[in-house]
Amino acid sequence: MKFSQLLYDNVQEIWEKTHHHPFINGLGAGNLSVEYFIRYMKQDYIFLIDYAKLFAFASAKATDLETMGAFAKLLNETLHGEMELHRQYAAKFSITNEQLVATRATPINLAYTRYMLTVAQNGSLAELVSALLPCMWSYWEIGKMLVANYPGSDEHPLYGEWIRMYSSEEFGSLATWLIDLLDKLTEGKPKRELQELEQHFLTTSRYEYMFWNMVYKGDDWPV
Ligand SMILES: Cc1ncc(CN)c(N)n1
Repeated sequence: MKFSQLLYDNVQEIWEKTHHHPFINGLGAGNLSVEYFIRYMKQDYIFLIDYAKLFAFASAKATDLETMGAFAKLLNETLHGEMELHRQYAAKFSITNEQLVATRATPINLAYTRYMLTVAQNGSLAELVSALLPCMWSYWEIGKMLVANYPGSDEHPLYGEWIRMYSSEEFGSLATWLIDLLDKLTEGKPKRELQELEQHFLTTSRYEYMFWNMVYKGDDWPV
């Protein structure tokens, strides 16, 4: 069995629960409160700043030019593709770029990004990829699930663009590239090392769920 399949099996329950979360269902049904979506978009924008840095770390840790370039491309895609989507949404709600970057991270957002940045700074490339893979892979699964289970959701006047981005072939091919890379990086690795990678993948899958739940509930600093 491929290592990525084992990772996928380990988190099935968490990802399934995510697919049934009211925030995700609201996106698919098109009846998600705009207030909740704005909250998500602002938190996600600052999340993506740190997420982009992970690709810079990965590029520096890569041992061949092709992998180095692929991570540099992902960094560029995040800054100018994914974050541009957020900037366009923000403009619709009259939120400026300055206001977007000035968003204060909630405890869960901060904990999630600090976790990944710590792994990025101190761990191997395989550790880094296993920590960040749920970000890409779980979003692609959500995008595909929404298109399959909510026909026409990708045409919704507000949420359609979000759904089109994350269900797209382009996004899927980036996720697939990362999955394949992790399978290559883990070939022949000892069990003890693989267990650490499993733990990273599980932890960030949990954080992904917590992020959706946080923006739905409006969890923030208590004081
Ligand atoms: C929290 C989160 N995780 C993942 C993604 C997809 N890059 C995202 N935009 N935001």
